[in-house]
Amino acid sequence: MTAQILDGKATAAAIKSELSVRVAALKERGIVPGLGTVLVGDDPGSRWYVNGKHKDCAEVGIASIQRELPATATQQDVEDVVRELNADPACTGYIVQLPLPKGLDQNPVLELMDPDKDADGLHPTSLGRLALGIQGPLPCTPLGIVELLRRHGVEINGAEVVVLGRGVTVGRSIGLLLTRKSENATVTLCHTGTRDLGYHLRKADIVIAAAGVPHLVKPEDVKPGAAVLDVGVSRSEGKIVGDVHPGVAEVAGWISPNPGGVGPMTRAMLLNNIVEAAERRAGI
Ligand SMILES: Nc1nc(=O)c2c([nH]1)NC[C@@H]1CN(c3ccc(C(=O)N[C@@H](CCC(=O)O)C(=O)O)cc3)C=[N+]21
Repeated sequence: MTAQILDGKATAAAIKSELSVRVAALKERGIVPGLGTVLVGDDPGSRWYVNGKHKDCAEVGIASIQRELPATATQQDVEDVVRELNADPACTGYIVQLPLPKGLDQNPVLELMDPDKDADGLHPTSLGRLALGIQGPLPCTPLGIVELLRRHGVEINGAEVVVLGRGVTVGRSIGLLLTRKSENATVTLCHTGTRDLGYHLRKADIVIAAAGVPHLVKPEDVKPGAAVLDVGVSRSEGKIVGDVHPGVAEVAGWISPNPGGVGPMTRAMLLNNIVEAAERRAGI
């Protein structure tokens, strides 16, 4: 038996078509949601991601506001663009593409953002709201993972979830989402200091691998029938290598392909955050 596929590409397409209906309803009321992106420097990977986000926007009818700065930009230059987007009424929400080039300090930039315009859900205020149970934008990758599981009928309520990696975008924040009453999972956060990873993995109903260590999750450590989500992005000879060993597909009940799994869901949730922010502001 080989695992069923958690098809992020198809699920993201379904979500985008639902979002276009909501965008059309906003437009009926004279509101055009707009996503801003701030790209600093000329990293080809970052440029590729940002272009993808604007393509997604065009698909669902969200307006694009693109700001680009050279790698030589100063802290002041970047902060000026952030102030400009905070003040721009056409910009419903925006992201500052990370990482910023060397020499720039990302935390002061992120703190300067208007939290109500935080499309990533990673602003200190957004993470604080999530911890306190106050409505607001949610981190895109964790939200994408929850949505991917839900839409494939994987039970989250009462599940033992093991998360690998303590990065802010996934590992650190996903437990806050999954332990809410509405999700009701039990979450263990493992990291490089975890003494016996196999011990934790073997009891997990759901594994979320976001450590960035190629093939960290081995078939012998996965409980038969478990759902395994591969968030890892390492590259070897131009190809993506995930955190999950390919042999896991023979043991797991569900597996997210990589690419084609969590990545497209992350992008769909960014659009979702923009639409929700526009609706919140319109009192819908
Ligand atoms: N402020 C900020 N917000 C982000 O959300 C953010 C960021 N900075 N910096 C970089 C990371 C990375 N990230 C990805 C999103 C989608 C895919 C994605 O859709 N990947 C495709 C294909 C990837 C490929 O083939 O290279 C897939 O998984 O199928 C990947 C990676 C968002 N990030």
